[in-house]
Amino acid sequence: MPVSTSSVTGQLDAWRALPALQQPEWDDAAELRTVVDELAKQPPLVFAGECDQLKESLAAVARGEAFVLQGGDCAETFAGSTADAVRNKLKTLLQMAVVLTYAGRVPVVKIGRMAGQFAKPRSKPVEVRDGVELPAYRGDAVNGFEFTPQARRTDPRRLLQAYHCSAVTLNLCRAFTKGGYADLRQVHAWNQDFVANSPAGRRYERLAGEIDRALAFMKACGADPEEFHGVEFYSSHEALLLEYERALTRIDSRSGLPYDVSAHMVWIGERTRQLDGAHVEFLRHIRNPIGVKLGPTATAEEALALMERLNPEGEPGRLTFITRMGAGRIRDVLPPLIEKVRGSGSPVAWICDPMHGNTFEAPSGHKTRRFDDVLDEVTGFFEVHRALGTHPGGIHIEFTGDDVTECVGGGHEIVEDDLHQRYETACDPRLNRSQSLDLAFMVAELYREAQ
Ligand SMILES: O=C[C@H](O)[C@H](O)COP(=O)(O)O
Ligand SMILES: C=C(OP(=O)(O)O)C(=O)O
Repeated sequence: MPVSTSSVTGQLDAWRALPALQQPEWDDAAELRTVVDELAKQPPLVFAGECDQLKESLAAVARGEAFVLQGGDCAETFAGSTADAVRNKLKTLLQMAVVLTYAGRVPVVKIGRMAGQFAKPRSKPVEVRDGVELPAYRGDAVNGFEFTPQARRTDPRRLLQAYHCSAVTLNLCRAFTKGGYADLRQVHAWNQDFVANSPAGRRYERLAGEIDRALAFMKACGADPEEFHGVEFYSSHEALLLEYERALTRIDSRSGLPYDVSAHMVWIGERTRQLDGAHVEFLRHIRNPIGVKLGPTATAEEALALMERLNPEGEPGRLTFITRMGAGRIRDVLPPLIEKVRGSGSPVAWICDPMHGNTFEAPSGHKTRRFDDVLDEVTGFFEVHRALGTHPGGIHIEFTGDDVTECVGGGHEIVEDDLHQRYETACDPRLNRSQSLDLAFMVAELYREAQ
């Protein structure tokens, strides 16, 4: 029976009656209403059909027939929504994807933490520096990074700017991935460059050489499929600010169903995944593919309850669990979750976020992560899946295409004393370009071992 418009609207607004954690206290409620009304009139950033296409690809991941590479900044910034920054990120993502595709022998689903990752949940609502206390920075969609009372004021008009920066970024991504920049041979040439010209890359000469020979063979055969010249790219972000996500939810004219058109995929964070909370309630009514972060305290019962709530019909590709246990915990904590979830028979894709469980503060005060911990968590993720006979479905990372110094270690070693040199993140530390490529080659080797 078709669902009436008023009952869909009622469902989409039901979250308003529930506790919504991590929402900014907007200074100006009237202004917020004006902005939300304006957002509701804006064109969609993505189309429902594209979300369905991603859902199909994620269904393949859950079946063990594809692998996800999801990544981008911890916190995108308005100032960082430039052609250069977006291109560098995409370039790195594409380079990683080629290596993973070759090693895994399965399609790699490419999803950016891009074009919408402008809001951050925080551990504390305030930040104190030299005895001065100000509201915490919650992402450019909410307030400014600068440590001044003016910048830290919550400003609803920033939601509109987040929408426009998302549109600009997504437009660049669409152009770069369809307009020749993503040509497979070109991307491979960048990888050859990394292997030949960086000490970190030299260890991967063999794998790069194999890819080179595979491409030469295809060329000699005259094979030049369309897929070599462009890639499918999808956007994603944490659906944190419910007013923003609600304002960008539209009814798909084909099916009459609601889609959050702010991104192809949205996820619920570790801090907002309460079963009876507003985020779960809102996301259960939109038809996009959705993710849920699961940290080290998540229980198998919670995972099952989330599945029941968010995907009661067991729709393939609808639900992805993004685990972020920490390198020291993953081997103990993940197996019971996977076993119970598998036992339920409902399809789920498993992705490993090896960043968020491995953050620590360096003596200099910089938040950082060790490359070795990141790699160890991914290794543990593969080990657990191999032992259980399930599919390690992908990785979710915070990275940038620039040569920042935010995480320590990697082939081109960064030590704690280097962190101050280019520490540019607006929130958590990201892998730089070389560390990201390093990780891709290492994960490729893990993938091969797992097969
Ligand atoms: O990206 C994740 C969170 O927003 C981040 O880890 C919170 O950081 P905080 O502990 O500094 O608030
Ligand atoms: C906040 C994030 O992660 P988590 O919810 O896993 O802490 C994030 O991915 O930006």
